[in-house]
Amino acid sequence: MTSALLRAHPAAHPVRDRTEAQALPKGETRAATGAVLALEAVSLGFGGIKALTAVSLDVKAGEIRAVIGPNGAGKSSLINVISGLYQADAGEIRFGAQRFRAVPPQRLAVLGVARTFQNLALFPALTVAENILSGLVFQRRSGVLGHLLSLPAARREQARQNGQVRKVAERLHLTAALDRKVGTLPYGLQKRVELARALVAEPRLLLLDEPMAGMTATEKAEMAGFVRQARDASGLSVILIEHDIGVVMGLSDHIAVLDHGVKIADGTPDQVRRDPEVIRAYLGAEAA
Ligand SMILES: Nc1ncnc2c1ncn2[C@@H]1O[C@H](COP(=O)(O)OP(=O)(O)OP(=O)(O)O)[C@@H](O)[C@H]1O
Repeated sequence: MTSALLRAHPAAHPVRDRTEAQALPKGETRAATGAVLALEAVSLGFGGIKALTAVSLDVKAGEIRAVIGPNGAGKSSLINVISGLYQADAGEIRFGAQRFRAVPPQRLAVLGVARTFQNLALFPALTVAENILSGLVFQRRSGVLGHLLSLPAARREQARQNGQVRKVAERLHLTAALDRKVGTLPYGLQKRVELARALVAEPRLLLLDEPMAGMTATEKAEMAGFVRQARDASGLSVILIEHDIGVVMGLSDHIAVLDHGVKIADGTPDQVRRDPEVIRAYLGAEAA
């Protein structure tokens, strides 16, 4: 990644982490800027390890925001704090006007947040359709009994949800695979099923933890296209963690850079790749 950064822009124009809150008129809060998500000085430690140190970050509606950084920089920790898997030691996470220190994971769907995982988290023995449908489980109103007895309300709900599954499968070119068991699919297609499961509930914020890891160049380009298309179609916001710098530069509106748990830069792709501290962070990582 370093060489890609250096090749692109050897000149240096720093983009320091001036938190946008400082630029706001007096008395105005981040929530008032219309940010879908705002992190305020979030810190997280594991024993002596500081995974995140006072990280602030805004994600606006319709924005694709990448978080990059060398191995161990704190990227997954950040997503895990946002999605409630980890609890911040300090700071605040806001979804619109709702504030949390510890995000309740069971409320994520209600907050309009969906995620994919660094390592696939699908049900390999279930079909593609069933896996995608599992992304709607939190929207289910009819009880198990209603479904077992095939009551009219449960049947209507089932039909509506099947329609949602077919719609997202079509958008992600998965229609032909709907009845196949996920475990029998090539890896790149499984990653796409995971994206479909995250999108089926039409989230406002999508957290993508290395969605293109292990993919071929063609699969990455397709995946990037699907993410962009989803954003364009519904105006959802995306936080993207991805190691492929070419993908990140091409897909993101803004990029935050973490190094040893500290946000060292934040700006457009052009600004970030010219930042000397970013280049230093990657050179240091490579030299280590
Ligand atoms: N559950 C945990 N227990 C202990 N330490 C952890 C845990 N999760 C993360 N860490 C530590 O926190 C730091 C940040 O890790 P994290 O996985 O967030 O980095 P990352 O940027 O996602 O790395 P990578 O690119 O390698 O996935 C690392 O030092 C890591 O070892």
